[in-house]
Amino acid sequence: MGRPPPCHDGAIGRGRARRIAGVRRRSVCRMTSPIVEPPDPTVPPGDQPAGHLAPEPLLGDASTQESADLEPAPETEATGVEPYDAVLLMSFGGPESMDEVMPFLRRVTAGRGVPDERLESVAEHYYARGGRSPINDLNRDLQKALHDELRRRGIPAPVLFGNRNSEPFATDVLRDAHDAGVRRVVAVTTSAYSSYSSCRQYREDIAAAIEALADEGRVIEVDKIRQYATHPSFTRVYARLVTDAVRACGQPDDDRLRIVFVTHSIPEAMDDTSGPGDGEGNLYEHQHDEIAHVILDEAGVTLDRNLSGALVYCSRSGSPHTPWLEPDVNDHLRELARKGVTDVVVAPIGFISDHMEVVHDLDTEAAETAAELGLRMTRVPTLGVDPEFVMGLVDLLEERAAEARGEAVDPAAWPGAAMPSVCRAGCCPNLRVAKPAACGMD
Ligand SMILES: CC1=C(CCC(=O)O)c2cc3nc(cc4[nH]c(cc5[nH]c(cc1n2)c(C)c5CCC(=O)O)c(CCC(=O)O)c4C)C(CCC(=O)O)=C3C
Ligand SMILES: [Fe+2]
Repeated sequence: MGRPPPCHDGAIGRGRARRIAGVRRRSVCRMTSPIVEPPDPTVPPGDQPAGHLAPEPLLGDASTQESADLEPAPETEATGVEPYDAVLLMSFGGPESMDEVMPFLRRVTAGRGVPDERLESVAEHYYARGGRSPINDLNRDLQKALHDELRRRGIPAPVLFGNRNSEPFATDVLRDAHDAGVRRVVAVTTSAYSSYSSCRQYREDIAAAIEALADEGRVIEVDKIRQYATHPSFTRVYARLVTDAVRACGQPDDDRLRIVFVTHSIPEAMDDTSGPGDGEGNLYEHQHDEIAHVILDEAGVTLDRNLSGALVYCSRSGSPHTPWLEPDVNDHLRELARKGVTDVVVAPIGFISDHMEVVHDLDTEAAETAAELGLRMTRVPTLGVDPEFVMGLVDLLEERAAEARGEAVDPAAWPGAAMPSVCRAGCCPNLRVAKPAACGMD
């Protein structure tokens, strides 16, 4: 189907990386805030939020609110996230107990033809961890980090946390927020790339939440920040983490070491149609490929080494007859061992936290494969609550708010171009059924 070969054998580095590196290096990196700003020591670390709402009440009894909520915004050019009253951190969701595992899996795969055997084997991964995915706890950490960074900038907006596939459901969180007076919300999802699964599906679920609440007489507006995989706070910070991991991995010769960039596989048909809908497609794979290249190049320059790597995939599901993006990380490790590679640095660029795809598919399965093959494997951390990453997300929230106020913005991107914050009509389509989607032109 005319798929461009973004990377014939999946390999990057050597001749190809060097050639591409010259082009990439010309791209500009513009930061909207300094990335090494130290935290403000006068701001207390604050308490862990108890539920899905930020620690202080939304717009309730003023006497119980933080002083930041009572003071007018400081008179600087920064108007924070106005016109939004709240930030919504929106994620995939995951079970937190044994009983929640199967209902969660059924919800995720509803109408999607994922075979029962696949569901049972995925359920086993969760059961092996007491039925609890790490994802919600990690997102509560991110919720708190976003809250703290907003307060550090004097922005009083509460940070809500809501999921697509498990409690706390985004719809319920938005309902509570509406009851507390919230009318306009800016969403940041935990999924950075462009594709149906990583962008439009979130927009469909936002639209469904808005509609369900409208049916109850609760009118709420939700906008979303742009997909941020090419924001410098994502790519530059990850380049630093990869560089540190290569430093830590014990100095094997360059030709015995590979950087293995991993992301979630998706069906080829979904990748073919990912992108702004101009007929080009393959944006999901292209974004990962570009990012893997710049990270490899940046780490190579910093360390003065000739690094090589490849973009590979994990967590394939669906029918075995449907083609999904390949190669699988485990097959790739086998091939590397055959080629005499001794050390791999596994970089999960597709994910922002150590949820199940990372702790099971990489830290368990891929690590076992590597051990069987005698490969030494170092896993690069995910971005998590890295302060530079969190500051970048808050920059993006401020950028989206400025756009909503009709101000001109200069969106930072490295490499390549920034994605639009209002998705184009027809981008990353739902290939099964047409559904309304929020935060876009269609
Ligand atoms: C692109 C992408 C991301 C990254 C963007 C994002 O973060 O959203 C992602 C994230 C995640 N995927 C997750 C879990 C699952 N994904 C599944 C199934 C699928 N994922 C797909 C794609 C993606 N998935 C696709 C095309 C399917 C096939 C069925 C369908 O078209 O929907 C299934 C069903 C069983 C299976 O077959 O594996 C499960 C349980 C969890 C939670 C982990 C935890 O609990 O810690 C997270 C963060
Ligand atoms: Fe998934």
